[in-house]
Amino acid sequence: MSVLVVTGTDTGVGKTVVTAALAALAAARGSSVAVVKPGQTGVDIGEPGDLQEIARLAGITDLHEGSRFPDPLSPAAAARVSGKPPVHLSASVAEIRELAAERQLVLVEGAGGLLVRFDEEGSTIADLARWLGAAVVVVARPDLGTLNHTALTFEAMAHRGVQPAGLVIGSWPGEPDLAMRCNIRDLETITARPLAGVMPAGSGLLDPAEFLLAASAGLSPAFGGTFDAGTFRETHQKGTSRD
Ligand SMILES: Nc1ncnc2c1ncn2[C@@H]1O[C@H](COP(=O)(O)OP(=O)(O)OP(=O)(O)O)[C@@H](O)[C@H]1O
Ligand SMILES: C[C@H](N)[C@H](N)CCCCCC(=O)O
Ligand SMILES: [Mg+2]
Repeated sequence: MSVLVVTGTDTGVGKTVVTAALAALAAARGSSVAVVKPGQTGVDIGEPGDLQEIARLAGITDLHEGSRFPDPLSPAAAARVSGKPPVHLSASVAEIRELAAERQLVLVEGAGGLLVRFDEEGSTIADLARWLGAAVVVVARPDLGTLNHTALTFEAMAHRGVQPAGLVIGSWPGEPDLAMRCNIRDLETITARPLAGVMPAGSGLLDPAEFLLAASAGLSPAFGGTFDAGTFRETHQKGTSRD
């Protein structure tokens, strides 16, 4: 009976991989899990979208896609271009409430970042989270530029009364550069909390058994994993400060 919304600091940051990891861990501990994607853009009818990626990685079959538009645009712009009705996030809220009444966890993946518009009135995934009273997992890039994007996202959430559930780095490379290693500490300062997870680069290409191990190692105990922010920070600290 809980709903978690997954947003990102941008599109292409690894929201789908993190949503799959959250779903895989919940399912592995025996919870009933549904995943909702209210607006899927950039994918044609018959092509695999984010939910099919989640099915492939996490083995989840309780999947609910709202509207789909082929152009790789925000849901509002994609609907406008297609001439079809936009996503009605208020209808998604009703559907998510119904799903949540019968499941232990409902995950909702947005489209792009927090303030991407779903319709001409300007409804966003932040509105959906607020209407549902759901906490939001924010997925961020590890590299230079992420500090500003992450600060803006958290500030916008605070401004709207949306509760953060944690910050997860969507794709951490094998050889992080200096900016990435410095960003660990600074992301934690900006968000005023330890990192809630770090998914390794390439985890989206794993088979389901390997992906479950990566999800467990990559997400914190709050999400059923074993990720320890302190150990991760220590591991990458060397050379990031003179003290
Ligand atoms: N940890 C990862 N391992 C492997 N590939 C990744 C990882 N994170 C992201 N990617 C790849 O980066 C691309 C963008 O990731 P993803 O589709 O998860 O982004 P997104 O934040 O869900 O974007 P959207 O706004 O389109 O939903 C994808 O091609 C995905 O396969
Ligand atoms: C097409 C892409 N993969 C996403 N589905 C939609 C991203 C919308 C981003 C809009 C924006 O922030 O400019
Ligand atoms: Mg996605």
